[in-house]
Amino acid sequence: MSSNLMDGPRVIVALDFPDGPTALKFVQQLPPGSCRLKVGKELFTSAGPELVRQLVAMGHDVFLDLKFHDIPNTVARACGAAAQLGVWMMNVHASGGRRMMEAAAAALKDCDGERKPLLIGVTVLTSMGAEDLAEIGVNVEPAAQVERLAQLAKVSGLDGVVCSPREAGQLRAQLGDDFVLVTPGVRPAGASKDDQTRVMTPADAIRDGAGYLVIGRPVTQATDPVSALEAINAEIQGIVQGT
Ligand SMILES: O=C(O)c1cc(=O)[nH]c(=O)n1[C@@H]1O[C@H](COP(=O)(O)O)[C@@H](O)[C@H]1O
Repeated sequence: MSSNLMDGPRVIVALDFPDGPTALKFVQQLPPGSCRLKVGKELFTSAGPELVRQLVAMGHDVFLDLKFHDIPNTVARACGAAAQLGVWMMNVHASGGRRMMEAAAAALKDCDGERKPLLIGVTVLTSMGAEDLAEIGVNVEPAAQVERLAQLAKVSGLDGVVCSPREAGQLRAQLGDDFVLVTPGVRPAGASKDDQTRVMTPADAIRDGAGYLVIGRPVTQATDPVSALEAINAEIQGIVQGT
């Protein structure tokens, strides 16, 4: 992985909270530089772009996880609006297709170098297994569908993909070191899987080539979130230094 893409914390904490004040109260207890932050559908719908601007102004790297999936023009304009918020990373569903992803990438190409957000394609959601795919007419194993969508994302000009850590090794080998792999579905040993299906531990995910780990409930719902985050950072530290 090239160093410009991979400097800084590898853990992205998913701020899956019901409202802005609750999210900000949580964020204020985090040690500076210990993680990046993800604002997803629940929090964005309730707190809106102002909270994103606030987090960015506080100096946080924000992953705006709205998983855009629409006609190319609509997605391109949504990505342009997200870039205006100063976010560090944003995502679209790779299953929206090549033309949609190319339009999204084109919408970001005019952002100046330092501030150009990373554009990431969601492959197969980590909550989905083979049976879920079959029900929507995709009759292949999740890993095969992930591979197909990741390759399409790469040729469409995206910076990387969201995938399960279980697919990270295979994608790292196929797509090279400069393609960002963002992996949710990460669970410290012994933690509940919740609604995730394809999971792995933080250390194994990094070892297999994950660039960033998206972690929500194992940190946000922990009795002591700061200790939970520190334990994850300690678990991956030695492996990150070796990569
Ligand atoms: O795009 C994502 O971040 C995402 C993609 C995916 O395939 N699976 C997935 O869980 N996520 C997000 O990652 C976070 C995982 O949260 P926890 O399961 O609580 O760790 C949630 O905010 C999800 O929206």
